[in-house]
Amino acid sequence: MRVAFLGPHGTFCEQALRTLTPADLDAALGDAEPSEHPLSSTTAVLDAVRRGDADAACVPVENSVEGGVPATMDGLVEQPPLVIVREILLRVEFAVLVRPGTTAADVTSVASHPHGEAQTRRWIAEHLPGAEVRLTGSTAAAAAQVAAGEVDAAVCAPVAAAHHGLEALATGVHDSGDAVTRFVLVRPPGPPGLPTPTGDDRTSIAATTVNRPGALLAVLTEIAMRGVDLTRIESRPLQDRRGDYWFFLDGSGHVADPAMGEALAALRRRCTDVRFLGSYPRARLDGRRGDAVAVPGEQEPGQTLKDHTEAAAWVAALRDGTGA
Ligand SMILES: O=C(O)C(=O)C[C@]1(C(=O)O)C=C[C@@H](O)C=C1
Repeated sequence: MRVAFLGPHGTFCEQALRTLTPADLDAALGDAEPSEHPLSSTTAVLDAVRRGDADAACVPVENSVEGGVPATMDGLVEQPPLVIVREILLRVEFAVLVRPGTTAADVTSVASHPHGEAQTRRWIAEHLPGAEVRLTGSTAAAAAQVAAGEVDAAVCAPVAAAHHGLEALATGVHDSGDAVTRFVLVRPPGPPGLPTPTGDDRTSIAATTVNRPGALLAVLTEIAMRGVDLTRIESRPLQDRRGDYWFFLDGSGHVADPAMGEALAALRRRCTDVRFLGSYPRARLDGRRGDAVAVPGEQEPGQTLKDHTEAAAWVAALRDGTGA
């Protein structure tokens, strides 16, 4: 199995993929030792899977400082569908890499991925004032440009130094500590099926609604009334319908859970279009949950997984004539 990722070698995306154990990869892809394919953009990575040139892809989806990655979000709702089978949280800390012998005074240009630049903007202004900032397709692409002599410095992952023969002018570079980027592993729907529910899962959905007062509120109400904890909402414009939006919704739970299944069915009825983007185990960071947990004790009565399962079993029994 071939896994495409944002390259060249030395990106945070590659590091994220490498954090997965053979057991993780086997559970997500049905292959413990896939081969890796670095490609030059997130769009190229997702296209490779859709064309069948790769079997799966690892792409960045959001950063705790800079927010969503537009190319990934736009790419996820394209057709044919892809589903997320795993999420990965990776702490992001940058190094400023240069050709050996370069000093800060020699640096007149600095390159990085837009998200890398956004997370180190203040540092660059303070330590490399006057340097021209150039944006690249990935942080490792910036390192490759430094190696090729096209730019003086790259803001990238420290591991890119070894890949591109560079040295660090500075390490531990960031404007706000504790930045985390969330990556997802995607593949076409079909065998080997969805990841098995773990009891601590996340489901991603993209939905469009008619433009009517309360339309989005109705969508959120369908989710809220089933006790599903919404963990993210973000919108992106629909490129061919100006004024309409995709709403990207992440919620706690698996589509196999009755509450999430009911919420999805309701959205299917209410929305102009709904895309199921996947149900997958919630990632952990340093062994702990990497995002906010719903405030305990605030759940409406009758909304636990047990309540939903019992109610669904009761209706099933009514339907097959064994219950009353
Ligand atoms: O360019 C890389 O190294 C990536 O993996 C992409 C990416 C991103 O899209 O946010 C990943 C982590 C960092 O936040 C900076 C860039």
